[in-house]
Amino acid sequence: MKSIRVLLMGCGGVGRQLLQHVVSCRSLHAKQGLRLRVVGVCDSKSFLVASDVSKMELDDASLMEICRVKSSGSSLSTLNSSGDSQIFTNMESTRKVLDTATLLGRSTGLVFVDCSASSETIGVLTQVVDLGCCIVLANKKPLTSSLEDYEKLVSHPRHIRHESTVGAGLPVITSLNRILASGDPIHRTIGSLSGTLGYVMSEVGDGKQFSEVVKAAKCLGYTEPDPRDDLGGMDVTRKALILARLLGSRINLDNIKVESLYPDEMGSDRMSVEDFLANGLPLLNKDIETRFRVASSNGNVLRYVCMIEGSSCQVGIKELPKDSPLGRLRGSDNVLEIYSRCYRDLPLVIQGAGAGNDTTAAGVLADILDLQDLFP
Ligand SMILES: NC(=O)C1=CN([C@@H]2O[C@H](COP(=O)(O)OP(=O)(O)OC[C@H]3O[C@@H](n4cnc5c(N)ncnc54)[C@H](OP(=O)(O)O)[C@@H]3O)[C@@H](O)[C@H]2O)C=CC1
Ligand SMILES: N[C@@H](CC=O)C(=O)O
Repeated sequence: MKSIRVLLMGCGGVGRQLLQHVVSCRSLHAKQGLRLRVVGVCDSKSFLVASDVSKMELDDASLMEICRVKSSGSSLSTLNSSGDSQIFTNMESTRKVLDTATLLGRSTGLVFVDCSASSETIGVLTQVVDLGCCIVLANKKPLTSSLEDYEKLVSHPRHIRHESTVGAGLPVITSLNRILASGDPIHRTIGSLSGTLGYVMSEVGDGKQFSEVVKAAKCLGYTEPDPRDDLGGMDVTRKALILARLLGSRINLDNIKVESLYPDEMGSDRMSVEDFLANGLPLLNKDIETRFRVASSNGNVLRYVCMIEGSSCQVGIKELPKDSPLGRLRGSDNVLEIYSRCYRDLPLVIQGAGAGNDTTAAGVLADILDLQDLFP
């Protein structure tokens, strides 16, 4: 039986769903001669780790207990160390994470899975790639910080997978990599890559109230932990940057102009998430609904579009015909059209659910399994 050891950073909506998929796929993986061994799990302040990571793993009962504790809103640190596992907090937890990478990276192998929404994981990830570890990311921040960090993270292409950073479980990154690897130059990609904004735009277009639709998107697990990351366009901009860098552009976030659906006065430096949801959002209803009415009176809809062509990368709201491919999008669906030499006039089109914990975690799990040939 091949063992793939996993260390999970982040056990929010996506991370917990991943743990549940790992447990529920046990017999499927066993038939494939595989076992995923989760040796440790981190949240923002703590690290729960198997006592002897080279021989032990967190058992399924512990993984389910982690999910229960985290979905109740508590910290991992409320779990007690036992004979089988230990809990570390704050600085000690980072040290223990790196010790685990050092011990397993070049022996049994270890996959670091980043399901956080934090930039704080970048320091650890850039170190563990040099310790022989693989990385799988749902978190977009590590790939959208400095070019130096980006180059470091992708320096061992066979050791990194990040399908869920763009389009959740959709095969966007895989498709682009396959086209590029075959020497087929990609000239242009255009799409709608925010599940949240897609959902908001189609629901508001159907007459629902903007503020209520945003809250529903949060409950459905489509938004970032702070929905302003979606509404301000920053989440789509990160996806655009990941695609642009993959296609060879050496640009940064500040090279991409972003259009926001909320004003600076409602920024995260001025209002908490709770305050924004309760008091900021409703103030935006009137303006946004007027914008939608104007588009509708022209027979059009509004969509948040991402376009990459050569070295130019743009994101923003566009008024589009209702019956265009982007105009027909419903709910949290994403769509990406890829134009290359082989797909010159009729693009390769990838479409489907582009957000949600289940599909995202499934994408992360598929990425982990895709690394199996690197494990003894
Ligand atoms: N939901 C979706 O549809 C999709 C999400 N993604 C990405 O998946 C990621 C996770 O999203 P989601 O699960 O909704 O986010 P949540 O906010 O639900 O969970 C984030 C988790 O990360 C933990 N965390 C925060 N900082 C750190 C850190 N420094 N080290 C380790 N863990 C940390 C948090 O800990 P604590 O509980 O202590 O706060 C929490 O457990 C995001 O990057 C998102 O962009 C990607 C594609 C689709
Ligand atoms: N918040 C994101 C989740 C996936 O990346 C979105 O709405 O698309």
